[in-house]
Amino acid sequence: MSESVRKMLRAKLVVLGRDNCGKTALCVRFITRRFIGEYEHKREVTYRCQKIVDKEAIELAILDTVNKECAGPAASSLESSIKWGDGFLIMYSVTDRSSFEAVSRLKRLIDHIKQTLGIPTVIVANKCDVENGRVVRTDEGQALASDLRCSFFELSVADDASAVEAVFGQLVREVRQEFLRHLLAMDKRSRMLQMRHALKNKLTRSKTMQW
Ligand SMILES: Nc1nc2c(ncn2[C@@H]2O[C@H](COP(=O)(O)OP(=O)(O)OP(=O)(O)O)[C@@H](O)[C@H]2O)c(=O)[nH]1
Repeated sequence: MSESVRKMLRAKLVVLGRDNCGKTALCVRFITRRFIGEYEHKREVTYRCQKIVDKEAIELAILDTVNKECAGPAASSLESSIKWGDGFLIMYSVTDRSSFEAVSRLKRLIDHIKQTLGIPTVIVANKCDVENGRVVRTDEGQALASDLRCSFFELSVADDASAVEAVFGQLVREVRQEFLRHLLAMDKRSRMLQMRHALKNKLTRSKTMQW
């Protein structure tokens, strides 16, 4: 199997966001379909699983990060997590405005580190079941996602397993599209190089014949 086909069958996803917004709950919900209220871990974990998205199997490595600010000693670890990922899920909680404010910082950092726009990124607003505690409106989330050109989902990991499936499904789809775009661009580039080479050969030959 060629390396490019192998790459199509895998995706490395990174879950980012401020602490307590529900990153681990989201990953565990997606992998096990269960909602587990409390988690002990305060360190990064990479989950591996196989899923079917749009009738095609995909091997996923999902990095559940712990909150790292964009500056300070943890920044280099955040940078290497971002370099590693093919697709990103930036999460905030509708009950915590500072987690919402962190979203654009994280997206800017992804764009900066990846040195390109259009990196597959999905923004997820969590905890919409906590109606009395809401401090971020749905339309604020939608507007931010549209500014940042990202897909947007508002959900409750606690209440809705199928919404969590939809989030990961969308991200996998975007990663696949991006990979195909990259392959096409490489193909076009290699065809152009071949043409340039052929043209150069032809010119050299015709010059030799003139002599
Ligand atoms: N009401 C409600 N609580 C949630 C939801 N999702 C997660 N929680 C709770 O929010 C808290 C934090 O969830 P975690 O999944 O540990 O959040 P995290 O972002 O991984 O947190 P860090 O490990 O600190 O980065 C836990 O008490 C969860 O039970 C949700 O959809 N609704």
